[in-house]
Amino acid sequence: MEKLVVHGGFTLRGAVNISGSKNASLPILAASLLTDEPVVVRRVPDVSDTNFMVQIMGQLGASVERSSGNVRVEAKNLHSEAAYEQVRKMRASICLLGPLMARMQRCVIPLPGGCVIGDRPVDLHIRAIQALGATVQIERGNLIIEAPRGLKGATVDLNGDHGPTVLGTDNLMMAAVLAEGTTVIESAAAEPEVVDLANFLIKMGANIQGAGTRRIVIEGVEKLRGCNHTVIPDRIEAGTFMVAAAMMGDGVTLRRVCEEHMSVITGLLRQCGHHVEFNERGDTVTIIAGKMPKSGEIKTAPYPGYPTDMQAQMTALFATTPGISVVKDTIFPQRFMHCSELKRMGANIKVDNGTAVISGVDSLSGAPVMASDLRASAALVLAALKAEGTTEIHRLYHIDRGYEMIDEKLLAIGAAVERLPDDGD
Ligand SMILES: CC(=O)N[C@H]1[C@@H](OP(=O)(O)OP(=O)(O)OC[C@H]2O[C@@H](n3ccc(=O)[nH]c3=O)[C@H](O)[C@@H]2O)O[C@H](CO)[C@@H](O)[C@@H]1O
Ligand SMILES: C=C(OP(=O)(O)O)C(=O)O
Repeated sequence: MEKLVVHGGFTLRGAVNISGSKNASLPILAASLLTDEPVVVRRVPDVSDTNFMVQIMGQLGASVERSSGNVRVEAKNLHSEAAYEQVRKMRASICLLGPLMARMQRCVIPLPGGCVIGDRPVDLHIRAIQALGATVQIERGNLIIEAPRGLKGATVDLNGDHGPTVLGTDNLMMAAVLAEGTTVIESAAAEPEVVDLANFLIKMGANIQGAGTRRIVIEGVEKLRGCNHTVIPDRIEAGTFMVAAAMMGDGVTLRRVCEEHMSVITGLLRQCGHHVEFNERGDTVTIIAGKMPKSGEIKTAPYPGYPTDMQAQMTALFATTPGISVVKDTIFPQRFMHCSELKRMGANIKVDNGTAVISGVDSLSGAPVMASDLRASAALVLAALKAEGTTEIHRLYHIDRGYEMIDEKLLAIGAAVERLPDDGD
């Protein structure tokens, strides 16, 4: 086990390269199982989630080679049963369901377990594959899904109680590309990661229209081919560094970003008094912390709304922004584990019914804190950069799920951070 020791109060300055998107890479890697021809996926971030995905794909029979950011997959012979030991480490392994069903007409996938960010059911994934003609049984914690006569296109509405589902849309799209006939996904998720997956599938020969809108139409094809693809920049990693810069930065430049994907985060930071400037191509951004930061209000929503994956980081920023800020998470109303740890550092936050009300304090103080999930740990790192004194963040493995070399990137822009063995945890 490791911990991150952060000595707070250092001004951040300099440049960071943003990695490829974790949440685009995971379904794209899964989708590379849809063909027996070689596929090369570039700029896959070296984080534990993508490493787990590579391991699971190997265990399913694919040959997977990883060298720096490139992953080469050749899935000539596959088997259809994923092992619990591998899958339990990563909830996103549910996105193997679509490709395995399309390729093998059968799959056995352990049901993903609970998650600290809230209840995460898979009823919409099940409803979608059933609509394409598969039967679904649950036995000994496994989803056993079969379609011996193949999958057939259908119209499926994926609207759930909390809006559209991202991986549910991905799964249905991946199942439908090789199904017989036309599939229409109503209330589809429109996140940039869904569009990136669709673009990848189109390169493989799939016939998909409407990705990025609420209605996706897929015409099934006989076979898909190999291709090369570079995943989009990680908008959540970029957003996290933008917030770090807004809290402590005097000119932090982020390279390899996509301006279009960042607009709601950029808009909010500007409203809160921070300076955010993109270059003409929209792939580099410079952030300078405002001298008179203002409080703000956010309500998470499906894309193009404010992302739930950037909620904890903005809560950390509001913790030391003068005035009262309000953060409501409509997608994961229980995703506020970071607040109790931020309070241990001196933040004034009240959480009730999916909403955090934050009264900005003058300063935070370093403390030993516990990471509870990926973005909660990012929030703790941000608060620690601002805090007086030293913060020790335990259970660093949460942050390593989704941030490539976060300690090295922070060091490069002037933060004082050390990754150390954690004997106490
Ligand atoms: C690997 C990946 O890309 N993860 C992202 C993906 O997760 P993921 O795709 O798992 O999240 P969903 O979009 O499915 O979840 C959205 C909402 O729908 C609910 N729901 C989902 C599926 C279902 O069958 N039934 C149901 O009720 C969820 O509990 C949640 O309240 O989108 C989330 C919402 O933007 C992000 O926080 C995650 O970072
Ligand atoms: C919650 C996240 O990931 P996952 O859906 O894989 O848990 C995330 O990326 O913030």
